Amino acid sequence: MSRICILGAGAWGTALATAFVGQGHAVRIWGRNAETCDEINRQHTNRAYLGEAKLPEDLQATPDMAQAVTGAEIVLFVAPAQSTGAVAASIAAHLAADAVLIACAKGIDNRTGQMQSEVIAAQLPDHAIGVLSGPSFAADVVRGLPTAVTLAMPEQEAAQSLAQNLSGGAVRLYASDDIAGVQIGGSLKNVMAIAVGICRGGGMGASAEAALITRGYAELVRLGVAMGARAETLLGLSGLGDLVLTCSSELSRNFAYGIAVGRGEDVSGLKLAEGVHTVSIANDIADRHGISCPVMQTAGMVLSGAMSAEEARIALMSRPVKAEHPERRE
Ligand SMILES: NC(=O)c1ccc[n+]([C@@H]2O[C@H](COP(=O)([O-])OP(=O)(O)OC[C@H]3O[C@@H](n4cnc5c(N)ncnc54)[C@H](O)[C@@H]3O)[C@@H](O)[C@H]2O)c1
Ligand SMILES: O=P(O)(O)OC[C@H](O)CO
Repeated sequence: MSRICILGAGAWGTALATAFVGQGHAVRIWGRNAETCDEINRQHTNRAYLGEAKLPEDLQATPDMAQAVTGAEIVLFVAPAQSTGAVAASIAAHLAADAVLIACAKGIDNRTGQMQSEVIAAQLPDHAIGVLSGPSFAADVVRGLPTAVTLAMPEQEAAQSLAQNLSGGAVRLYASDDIAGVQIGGSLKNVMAIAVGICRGGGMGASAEAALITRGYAELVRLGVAMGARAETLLGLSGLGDLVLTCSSELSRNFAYGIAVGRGEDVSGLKLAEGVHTVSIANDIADRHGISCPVMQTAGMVLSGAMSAEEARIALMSRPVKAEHPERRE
């Protein structure tokens, strides 16, 4: 049994907390909204994020950061990716010296270009840091449906031991030592899901969606490898696995966001879609590495309003014809 603190009382933080309580861990959630914490403690629900799903009675939530973090052996960062740095800075005074920190948000910091583990390390440099990512909808996990994700730490043995500790019930963790690869896959698949959603919303057909997923995956691998990922990791749960899930289910907020954009609907009231916040920094990083990423670039232009979905379709379809795997011909 471990003492676990979850930072973020939204859909994913609450679902992970529910799974870990079910495994016998002592879990405390920190949420910035006192009313949400009160609802989790008293009514055992988090309706704004998880509807009527029933949460464990011994799951505790608090808006008091010191209370949530003090004494925790494992701390998971589950607030939106762009807020991870601020959350990390705010826990420093309360954190046990040997606490292990796990990044669970999927996104690249759009100010610095850092991955989530780097954002955390910049604030809390003396801690072991890992990453948890893979195909997993909070709505599935909170209902106890089978889910497999990847847990990466810089040392394989440490990853293995933590994956063992946090696996159980319907959640199965696979261990990896490719901490960069796991988070790059998780960040870029959100952008691809928006692109495929735009295609769905624009009524471009199932063949076009399959083509975009495949060519989007080729980009994800090209850019991911240039950024330090291992290609095999990008073929795993946190890469291809999560790309498939997020590009195919309307439960995905990124996919749903893309669909709304493709239909020309108002997106201002939609839920968190991390790809919206990662797309422009991901395109900047691709430019810096000299990596061609037409799907991601076109998605960025549609999201910024520089191009319509229809113009994006024309732009992608009129690119020069080329080899499908140019790198294999050399
Ligand atoms: N929902 C899922 O199925 C799922 C699955 C895997 C990974 N994730 C990832 O987990 C991260 C969180 O997603 P989520 O689904 O829980 O989002 P959410 O929108 O459901 O919840 C986000 C939570 O963070 C809080 N929050 C927002 N801004 C904050 C800030 N500046 N400081 C502190 N707290 C803040 C919100 O109040 C809310 O409690 C995302 O990066 C997402 O990609 C989500
Ligand atoms: O709802 P999304 O698009 O943020 O996707 C949730 C998870 O990342 C799926 O693995």
